[in-house]
Amino acid sequence: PPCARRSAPAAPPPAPAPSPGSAPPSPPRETRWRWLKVVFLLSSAAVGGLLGWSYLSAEDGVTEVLARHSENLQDKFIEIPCSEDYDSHKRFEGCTPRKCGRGVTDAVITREEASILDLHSGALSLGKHFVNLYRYFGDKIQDIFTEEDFALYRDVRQRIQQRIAQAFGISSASMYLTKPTFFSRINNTEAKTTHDEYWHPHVDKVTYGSFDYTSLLYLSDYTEDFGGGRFVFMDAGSNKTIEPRAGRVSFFTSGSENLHRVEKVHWGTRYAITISFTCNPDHGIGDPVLM
Ligand SMILES: O=C(O)CCC(=O)C(=O)O
Ligand SMILES: [Fe+2]
Repeated sequence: PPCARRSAPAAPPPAPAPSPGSAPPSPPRETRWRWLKVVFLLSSAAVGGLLGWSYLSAEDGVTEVLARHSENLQDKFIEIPCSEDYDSHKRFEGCTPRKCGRGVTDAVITREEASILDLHSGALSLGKHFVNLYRYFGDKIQDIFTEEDFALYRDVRQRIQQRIAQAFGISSASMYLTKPTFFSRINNTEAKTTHDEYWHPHVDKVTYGSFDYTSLLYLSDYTEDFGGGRFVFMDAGSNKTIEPRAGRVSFFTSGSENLHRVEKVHWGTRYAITISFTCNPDHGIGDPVLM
């Protein structure tokens, strides 16, 4: 008939009776069942894997990512109530935290600046994870760092200090750089001293005493340069992670409102600089200088 639809599916031709010696035209029942079994097993494995993975990631509480390594964060700040840790120390009004919290920014230090500083931390290899520039290099420090490097370090430190002052509503001039301020290099070799055991939960003010504001400048990228090694704020009932990214600055008040740890690094090398500030001028230190 002229109106017959051309696209009408053709009826399957009647299956020819299998003749001996010729291949069967459609898979026998057996084969189809085998395929169904394979599909079933694969999907059960996938579901099982997903369940296991979600169990493992929920193992230490609900985890929220504050900063992903793949994103370029302008500014992020989260205010949290201050702990009482500051009450047991001498107060410096206009500096000692009254407003507490944590912030992350990729807009203060460029990746290029981070990579210049990273070159130097690469030179700091002696099987120690935390490196004190002065103690480590002594007079040799001039062979490794140029005056421009120190100028860059000072500039970076100053910009971070200003960002912290702005975030917490204090004057940048009331804060002082304090010890320890250090390069850290973390890989998966064994810790040699308890000082190297970066993965323990801790409070910086308790661990380091003079800290009021802690900042971390990351020099390498999570998942590109190393695996594991995320920074974790351990809040009651939930963890908040920061994924390191070259040039990323994370900063927070150093009291127990910001209990934290660093995940173990599984592969690669993680470089960071810890730059810490105190409100107590007696605990202040100068910027590194070339003499
Ligand atoms: O490297 C980090 O992300 C944090 C290190 C740390 O917690 C510290 O230096 O106190
Ligand atoms: Fe810390």
